[in-house]
Amino acid sequence: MTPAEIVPKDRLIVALDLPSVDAAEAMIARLGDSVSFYKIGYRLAYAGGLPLVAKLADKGKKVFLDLKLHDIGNTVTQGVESITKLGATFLTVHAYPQTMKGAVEGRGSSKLKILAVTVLTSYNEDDLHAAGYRLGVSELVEARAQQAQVLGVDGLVSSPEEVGSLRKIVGHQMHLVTPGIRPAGSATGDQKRIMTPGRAIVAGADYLVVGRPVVEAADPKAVAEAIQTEIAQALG
Ligand SMILES: O=c1ccn([C@@H]2O[C@H](COP(=O)(O)O)[C@@H](O)[C@H]2O)c(=O)[nH]1
Repeated sequence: MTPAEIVPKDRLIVALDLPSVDAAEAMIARLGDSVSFYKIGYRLAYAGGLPLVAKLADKGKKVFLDLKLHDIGNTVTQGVESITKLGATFLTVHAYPQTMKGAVEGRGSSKLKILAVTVLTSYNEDDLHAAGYRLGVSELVEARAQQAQVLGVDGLVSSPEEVGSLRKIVGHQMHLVTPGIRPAGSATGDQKRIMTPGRAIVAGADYLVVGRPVVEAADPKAVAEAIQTEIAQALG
């Protein structure tokens, strides 16, 4: 399936950033048929959430395993080889050349897609400089995207602010996945490079990752469905 063929509903990835498997399962039940794609990150994975990958896949849902791996190449390759057996659709690694190369080797010909995290959406220029980088956000995102493409990585994680320039660099061969999504009026939290769902889709994002605005809402299903409506409208 090309990115253009993804239906609006499947473009929303809900981040299950919840404290326990019970809390995650309760949220999945509340969201019901409205959400088809979930993200499991540190909080849930380290609270025993990895078996949820297979459980969700059995229910016909897709899972984005957001483990943001980064280690020596051999360790990344071996870790990714193990992860291919879990049944996830996407796995994140940090966009360092050795790490991306190791991850692509580890996923081999499996169905797992590797996404490289370019620059975290909670970082702005000052944060990058404080971390010792001499490139600005857009330069570093673009440099990492070029390296990822050469190394055979399947997709990129960036803020929606960069997807326009990324699309020009990587075309439609790579999935562009954007956290830092905030429906109008919702709290920014620690995110610094943000956009509304509609603007992110118009900018060229394939998938939108949304956590707190959905899982901390009084009515998560209503918020998820409103985001999907905004996505559909933006796609025209
Ligand atoms: O650059 C990145 C990479 C990953 N994330 C993850 O996405 C969600 C966003 O959650 P919100 O509650 O909608 O802010 C979260 O799990 C992050 O770990 C990101 O935000 N930025």
